[in-house]
Amino acid sequence: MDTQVAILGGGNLGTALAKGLARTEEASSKYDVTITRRNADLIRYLEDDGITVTTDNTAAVEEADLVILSVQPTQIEDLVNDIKPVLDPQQHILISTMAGVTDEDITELTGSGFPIFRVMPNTAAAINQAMTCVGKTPHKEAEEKVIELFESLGKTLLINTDLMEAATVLGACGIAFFLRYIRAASQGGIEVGFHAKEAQLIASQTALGAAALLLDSDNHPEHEIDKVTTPKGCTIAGLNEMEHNGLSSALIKGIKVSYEMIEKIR
Ligand SMILES: NC(=O)C1=CN([C@@H]2O[C@H](COP(=O)(O)OP(=O)(O)OC[C@H]3O[C@@H](n4cnc5c(N)ncnc54)[C@H](OP(=O)(O)O)[C@@H]3O)[C@@H](O)[C@H]2O)C=CC1
Ligand SMILES: O=C(O)[C@@H]1CCC=N1
Repeated sequence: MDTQVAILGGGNLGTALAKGLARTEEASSKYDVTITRRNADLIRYLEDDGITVTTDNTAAVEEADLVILSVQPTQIEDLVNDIKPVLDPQQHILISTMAGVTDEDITELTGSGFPIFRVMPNTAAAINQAMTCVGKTPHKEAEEKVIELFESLGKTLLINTDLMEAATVLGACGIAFFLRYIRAASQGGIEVGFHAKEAQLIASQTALGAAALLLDSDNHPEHEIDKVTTPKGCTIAGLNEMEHNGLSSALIKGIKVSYEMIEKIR
């Protein structure tokens, strides 16, 4: 029988997870996905992909093996109060995507005895290109199931839970950070002669290529950069101008501020 997955909180991330699970044949034949939100009509379109859409959290949880909690951190208390009567530690593996919400925070609401996993995926799950960090727990059998699910949505890395906030910033917020780079590069491309669409295509595919060079080889970025910077050429001139204006520093500082913000989310 298929593994029953309930995604509670069908917002930006919840729908990305559902879409990714429906998208690959392997995952869609293994997982039976139900997704909930109060305004369920906004995500009815997911039914076309074979996903069950409902407002009924308790019905979704009653059927589920894996329960993914994907509401905003301030919404978790109401959600758990709703599903608590049907939560069963013998049946359910709880998986939280919530930034800044600890296992202890969740246990306080659910009561003890549940395998609870903190995971940090990103919105690229929608196209099975997510990076998902999974927090280690002592629940090894359940951990395999959690990793298997997120492997079907992209790459996974098992980490100590004290790195969850760092994973949030680097991996989950990281999607926005890289997209802003692509937008800026596109704008630069327009200034030097391309139409917006052409500039975006060139910037996006180039970003993908740069990332793939590293993922393929495990090389340090600077190793690949050295291959592009022809002596006295235009690449090194551009790179150094970007650095004079604080490119690396801006990224590092942004990541640190983002990290400090997580503590204040709840
Ligand atoms: N967006 C991202 O890239 C990432 C987000 N996260 C984390 O995932 C969580 C979700 O983020 P995101 O998707 O951006 O947030 P959204 O606000 O887009 O999604 C939350 C969804 O939860 C629904 N919801 C709220 N209360 C309930 C309830 N009681 N029952 C059912 N559904 C409910 C809301 O819909 P409605 O009002 O209709 O009920 C809303 O669609 C957050 O905790 C965030 O920290 C983690 C990694 C990446
Ligand atoms: O911005 C946020 O708080 C959430 C967590 C990671 C991505 N989005």
